[in-house]
Amino acid sequence: MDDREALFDSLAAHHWAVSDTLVPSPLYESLYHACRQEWDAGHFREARIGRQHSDSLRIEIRGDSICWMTPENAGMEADDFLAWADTLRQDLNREFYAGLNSAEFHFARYSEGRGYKKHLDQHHQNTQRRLSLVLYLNRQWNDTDGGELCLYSPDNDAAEILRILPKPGRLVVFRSDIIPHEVLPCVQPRWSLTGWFRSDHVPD
Ligand SMILES: O=C(O)CCC(=O)C(=O)O
Ligand SMILES: [Fe+2]
Repeated sequence: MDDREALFDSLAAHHWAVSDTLVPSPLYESLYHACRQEWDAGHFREARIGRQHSDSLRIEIRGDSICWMTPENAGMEADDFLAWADTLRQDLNREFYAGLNSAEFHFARYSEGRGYKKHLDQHHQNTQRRLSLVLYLNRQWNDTDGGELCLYSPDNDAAEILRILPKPGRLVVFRSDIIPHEVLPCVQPRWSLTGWFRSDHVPD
């Protein structure tokens, strides 16, 4: 079975999947450099929770700083990644008839001691986010560095089903609407690229 089929099988069976081999190392390594460049240029902002008018800064709930990938800051690395992600999106559509028609991504950095409390990525008022993707950009990560992503059962959000270390180049994909998840506090800065495949309404 190839890596992509393994990902689809896990998504079909569990609504989540983890792969250490799907994203080629030159791609995630160059994304790490792009991410560091954005950080050094001061382009990250403390992330907020909620949507639009009710957005608020609550670092005890959500502790990361983020930088959206936009056409302005999209260098070659971002272009390569977006092309790679688009192929994955189309394959997912073929496999699951998922109607995923757009994508959005941001770099994220959690400082030491920060995490993100248990949540769902799909907001009640806004159901366009269908699949969550997280690609870890850390150069190296030890078992004692914390910062694990914990996934909880869709049927019981007190039941932990998986704890994932943010190892270099590891990709995690899960259903945005039903998989509660949490980022445990990390002991060194934690870098990632996070995004969503969406089903946006297309006017007739
Ligand atoms: O970085 C992670 O492991 C997950 C981040 C997350 O849950 C989010 O940004 O919504
Ligand atoms: Fe999330």
